[in-house]
Amino acid sequence: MSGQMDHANLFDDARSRLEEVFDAIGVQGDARERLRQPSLSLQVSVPVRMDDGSLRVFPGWRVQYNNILGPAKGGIRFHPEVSQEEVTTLSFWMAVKCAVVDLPYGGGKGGVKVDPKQLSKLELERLARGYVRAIADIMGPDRDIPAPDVNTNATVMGWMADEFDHLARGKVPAAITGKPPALGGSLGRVAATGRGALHVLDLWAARERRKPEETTVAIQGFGNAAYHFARLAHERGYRIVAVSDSKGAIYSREGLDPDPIMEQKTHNQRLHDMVYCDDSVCIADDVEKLERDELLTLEVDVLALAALENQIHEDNVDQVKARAVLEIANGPVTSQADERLEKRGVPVLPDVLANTGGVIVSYYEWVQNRNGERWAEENVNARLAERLERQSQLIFERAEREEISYRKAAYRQGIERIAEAIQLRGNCQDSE
Ligand SMILES: NC(=O)C1=CN([C@@H]2O[C@H](COP(=O)(O)OP(=O)(O)OC[C@H]3O[C@@H](n4cnc5c(N)ncnc54)[C@H](O)[C@@H]3O)[C@@H](O)[C@H]2O)C=CC1
Ligand SMILES: O=C(O)CCC(=O)C(=O)O
Repeated sequence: MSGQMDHANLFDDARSRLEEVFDAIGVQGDARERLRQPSLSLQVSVPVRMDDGSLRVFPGWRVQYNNILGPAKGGIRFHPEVSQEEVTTLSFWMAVKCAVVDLPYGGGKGGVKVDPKQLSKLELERLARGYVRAIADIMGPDRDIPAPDVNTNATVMGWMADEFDHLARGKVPAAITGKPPALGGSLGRVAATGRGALHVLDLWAARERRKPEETTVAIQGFGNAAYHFARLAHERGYRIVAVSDSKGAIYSREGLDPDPIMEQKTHNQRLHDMVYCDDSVCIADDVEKLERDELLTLEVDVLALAALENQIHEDNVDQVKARAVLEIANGPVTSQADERLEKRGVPVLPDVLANTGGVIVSYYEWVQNRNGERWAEENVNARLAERLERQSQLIFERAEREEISYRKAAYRQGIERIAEAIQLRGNCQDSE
């Protein structure tokens, strides 16, 4: 296998990381078998009445990787390239990451194969509601709790939560997280993935005695996770020298201001078509346009990957000149590229730790909903910081002690927790 993988190889590639962990921490027998496969995989067809009266049917999936530590948890992706293989892989990563940061959840993920940019707002709402009707039998606060992912957001979660309430004939806010605060969403959830990634970067930088103001960062992607990371990192003093979207990238030696970029993005402006600096707006006064993937090869201190999986692969890994990689997206570096970076001594702060801010605050939303509470945003952010600090330090120390990469240390930490729970449930269980 070489170069950028299609989804056909994605799950095998993701799972290949498991075998090393099984051997290293001595996972045997039942636990090993159970962790190799998802526990439930549902394929659905979602019929949607379009505004012109025609009917379109969109394929979708919801996969539960395991429910060993708790109910399945993970986002829903709307994307034209979504496949069952991709959703399965993403659910596997959810299972690992929830265990890595000690959340009482298994892994879940959902997807609908659709280009949401081609739908009107009402068509999108009908699709969101139709998807919930299709998967409602396997959802619920103790079974499977969806949340936002690529091309879905709080508005979409609000429609989904409303649909689930209708089906349940009552209010079940803990069945979906990432909702708008007015519908029981947690304050701080929208920015949580970016905020969490910044905490992990900060904790690592402090260990390396690296100051934010001496650190340049290039960010692939400019969606929810990337923007909040960029905004908070800029506030903290990091120099954001480049960002990209699916059509192109921009670069500034001086550093970009993320807010005027986002303001123009919300008006559907592509990075290449924006106003960079005039009397009313200034992103930076030395902006250069780059080809989209040139960003991946810039000489920067940190390359933050916040778009999709498989972005750094066998064919481009040798052109990566960054001194460290921060995985905000799920699975942006293939396992072969990862090995090459490890050999070259380029540290990778792995997805299963670096992007857990989102699911951690989703967990806080679920706890608030179950207890009928509303926490102040500072409280949510403080708890997020505290959990990430504790779990990150365990991983950094383990990596140092066992002389392994941060990814291997994180996987060992997560899989150990799941394997212990499997063992403690006894030998005669035939279901989860
Ligand atoms: N939203 C969340 O809470 C969480 C998201 N993630 C992961 O973070 C990643 C991004 O998710 P979101 O920000 O939510 O999605 P989003 O839909 O808000 O943004 C995705 C961004 O990626 C850009 N993009 C797509 N292909 C690209 C390419 N080849 N080069 C450069 N940019 C490209 C798009 O233009 C868009 O700006 C995904 O891997 C997602 O699974 C992980 C944890 C939680
Ligand atoms: O907030 C959540 O439950 C899950 C977010 C997600 O999909 C992810 O971490 O990849």
